[in-house]
Amino acid sequence: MNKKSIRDVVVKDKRVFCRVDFNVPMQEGTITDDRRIRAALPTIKYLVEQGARVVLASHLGRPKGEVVEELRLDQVAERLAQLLEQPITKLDEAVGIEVEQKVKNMQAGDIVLLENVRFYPGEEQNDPGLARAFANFADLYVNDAFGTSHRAHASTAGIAEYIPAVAGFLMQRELEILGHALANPKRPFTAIVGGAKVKDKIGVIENLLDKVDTLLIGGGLAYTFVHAMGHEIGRSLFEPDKVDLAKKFIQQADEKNVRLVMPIDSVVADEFSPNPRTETVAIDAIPEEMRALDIGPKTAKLFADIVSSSKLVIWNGPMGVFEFEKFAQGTYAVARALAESDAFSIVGGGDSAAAIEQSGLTDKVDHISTGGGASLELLEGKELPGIQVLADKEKED
Ligand SMILES: Nc1ncnc2c1ncn2[C@@H]1O[C@H](COP(=O)(O)OP(=O)(O)O)[C@@H](O)[C@H]1O
Ligand SMILES: O=C(OP(=O)(O)O)[C@H](O)COP(=O)(O)O
Repeated sequence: MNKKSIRDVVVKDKRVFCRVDFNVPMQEGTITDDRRIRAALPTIKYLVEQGARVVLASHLGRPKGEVVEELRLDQVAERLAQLLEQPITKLDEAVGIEVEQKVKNMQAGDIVLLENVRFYPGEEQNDPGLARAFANFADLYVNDAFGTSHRAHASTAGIAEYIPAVAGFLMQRELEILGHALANPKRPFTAIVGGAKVKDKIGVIENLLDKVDTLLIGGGLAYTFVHAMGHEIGRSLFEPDKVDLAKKFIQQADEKNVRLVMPIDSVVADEFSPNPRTETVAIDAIPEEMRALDIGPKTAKLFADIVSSSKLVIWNGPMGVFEFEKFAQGTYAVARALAESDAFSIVGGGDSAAAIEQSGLTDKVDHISTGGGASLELLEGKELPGIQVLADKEKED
C-alpha cells in the first residue's frame, strides 16, 4: 500500500479522530453481527497502547441528517467496551461545545465514541464547516472505515483538508488483500451482485463489465433487470429510474462478451414477513400480487455451477432476504458453492458478511471484506475518496 499508516507517524499524546465503520446489521435494536466492530479493534488497541487520545466516529444506517433514536450508537458503544475490555465514553452528539470539552479533558489512552455522524446533514454533504469542526478536536485523522471509503463525506474525506491523514490497520489490510486479488485477477473471474442498495449498485455494473468474465445478478437488485427484460415483477424491489440503465447493461454485456446471468426462478411471497405464503415460480411468471424474496432452486444451482468453475469470485449482496430463514436458501447455496470451490473468494458488505456467518461457512471464504459497495468500487478501478485523501508514503530512492 502506498499510503501512510498509523505506524508511519507519531501518535503518542496526539488527539486522534479515528473514522470507523460501525454500521453493523441490527434487528430490533440488537446487533446481529459485530464483525465490523471487531475488525477495527487492532487499530483502536494500538492507538490506546501508544498513548493516543482516541475519538471514534461512525455512521449507523441512513438517518439522512436527522436524529433517529434507533440509530444512536449506544448499543455499539456497549459492544465495543465489552470487546476492548475497557470503558469508553459514548457522547450523545458528534460536535458542539460539550463534545469539545469532553475531548479536551481526555487523558492518554482514553476512548470517546461520538454520536452517529449522519445525524448531521453536513456529513453526507461533505460540508467544510462540519469537517472543520471534526478536525478541531484532533491533531491527526485516521481512516479505518474501509466500508465507507467510497463516500466523500465530512468524516471520511472532508476532514483531511485540515489535519494530517493516515490509514488504520483495517484499511491497510483491506487494500492489500483486495489490491493483490484485483491487480492480476485469476480467470474465469466472476462477480456476484445482490442485496437491496439497487441505486448504488446498478451504477457499478458498467465498469464491472470491463473487468469480469461473468456477472451474476441476484437479490433485490435483479428485479429492475427482470423488468427491463419485459417480465412482470409483481411487488418485488424495483427502481423505475434505472430500467433504461439496466437495458443498456444487458446490451453492453453482450457486446463485451461478458456472461450476464439473471435469476431464472424466484421464491415469491404474499407479504414481507418471516412466514408468509410462498411459491417458487419461473422468472417470467411472478404473480402480480407477490414479491420475489429469494432466488429459486434452479437459479441457485445455475449460480453454484458457475462459481465452481471460477478461479476468482467477488460477492456483494445477499441473494434474498436471508434474515428470514424461508428466504435464506439461495444465499446459503451460493455460500456453499463458494466454500467448496477452488476459487479465491472474497465476500464483501455488512449484510453479506452476516449472511456468511449465519450459513456457518465463514472459515471457508478466503477474505471477508468489511466493505460491500467499497470493494465493488475498488474493483471498478476507481480511486475511493476516503483513501485518496490519505497521505502517500514517501518514495524510497
Ligand atoms: N429480493 C430481495 N428483496 C428485498 N430485499 C432483499 C432481497 N434480496 C436481498 N435483500 C436484502 O438486501 C439486504 C442487504 O443488501 P445490501 O445492503 O445491498 O448488502 P451488503 O450490506 O452486503 O452490501 C438484506 O437486508 C436483504 O434482506
Ligand atoms: O454498509 C455499508 O456499505 P455496504 O452495504 O456496501 O457494505 C457502509 O457502512 C456504507 O454505508 P452506506 O451505503 O449507507 O454509505
